[in-house]
Amino acid sequence: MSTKVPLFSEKNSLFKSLQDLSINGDEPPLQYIVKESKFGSKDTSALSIPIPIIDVSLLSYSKDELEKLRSCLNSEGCFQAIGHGISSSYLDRVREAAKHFFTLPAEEKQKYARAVNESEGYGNDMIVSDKQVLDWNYRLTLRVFPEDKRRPALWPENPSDFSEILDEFSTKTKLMMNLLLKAMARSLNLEEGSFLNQFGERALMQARFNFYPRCSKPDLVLGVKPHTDRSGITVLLQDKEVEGLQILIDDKWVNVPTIADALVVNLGDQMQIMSNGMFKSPMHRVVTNPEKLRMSVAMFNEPDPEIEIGPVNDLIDEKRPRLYRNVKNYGIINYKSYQEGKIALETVQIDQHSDQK
Ligand SMILES: O=C(O)CCC(=O)C(=O)O
Ligand SMILES: [Fe+2]
Repeated sequence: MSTKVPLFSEKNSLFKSLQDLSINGDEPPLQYIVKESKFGSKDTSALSIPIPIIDVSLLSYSKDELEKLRSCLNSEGCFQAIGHGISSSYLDRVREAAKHFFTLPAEEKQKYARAVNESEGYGNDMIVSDKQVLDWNYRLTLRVFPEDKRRPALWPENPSDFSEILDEFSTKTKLMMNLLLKAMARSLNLEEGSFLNQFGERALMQARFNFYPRCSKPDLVLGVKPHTDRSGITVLLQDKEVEGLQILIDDKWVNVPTIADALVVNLGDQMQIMSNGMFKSPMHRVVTNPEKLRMSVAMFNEPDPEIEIGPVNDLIDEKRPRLYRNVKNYGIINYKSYQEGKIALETVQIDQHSDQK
């Protein structure tokens, strides 16, 4: 069933499309101007300190690489993955398919528009409040796993190989994620399935294609506001040339450089919960660019919402008490908290001073 809802129809039909704005250089509407928040300073400048690089192919036998993985997930919660076995030409095909879709005429893309209260499909931010600051981007969000939850009517028919590429890319990414989840457990001397098994057979995977038009006010407008991912694990294919992703390390925004063949891996909140805080779900954001368009493809993998997840028992002891309660369907908690301006993880955190059972 394809829905035909015009973009920005929710509250304010006066908005022009971001694409038009970025071309004619108009002032961004007030709804896009960022405000100071507890999610990190709004200053859009960033440091250029290196983000760790992990060679995925070494993780099965190199103790050093495994230790590097543990250490960077414990501090940054993010790394650039190389040696993942997905060829550079294949990554370019994924980028090309995304680009092809976004450059279609607006009416064509509208065939896949997301319905007002749904996250799947093509569109901009869901508008839930008048106070909301909007992200400067267009996105196409599609559920890829479990396969029986796909909505084929929202999968673009143009380019004609879009579905095939997305299907294949999802399978490849999922394999890599599963391998990483096992390596993460081993790096903490846990049973290999300690994290992976919590995802379940019916783990959810969403693909999000992000398109960031040019923006005349990069110091005032963000491509994506600061957030942590609700996922367990996120794999991101960055634009080949245009940077924009920044991650918060020690309260400072750090640029995540583009490495053509690398995939950025960052953990989401649910891995911070399952690892009892041993691994971090980093705050990140995307800045806008006055000259160049940017694209990215994010793959989010999260536990089956029917399964209760929680800190792995072996990561709880007197020295390291349980930090989070068990939760089911964290996606909803995360979504609600974000809309209310709260930090979602704080809502499932156990107050260490109270009487906890
Ligand atoms: O476009 C990017 O680099 C990151 C996007 C992102 O953080 C997200 O979609 O959750
Ligand atoms: Fe994100």
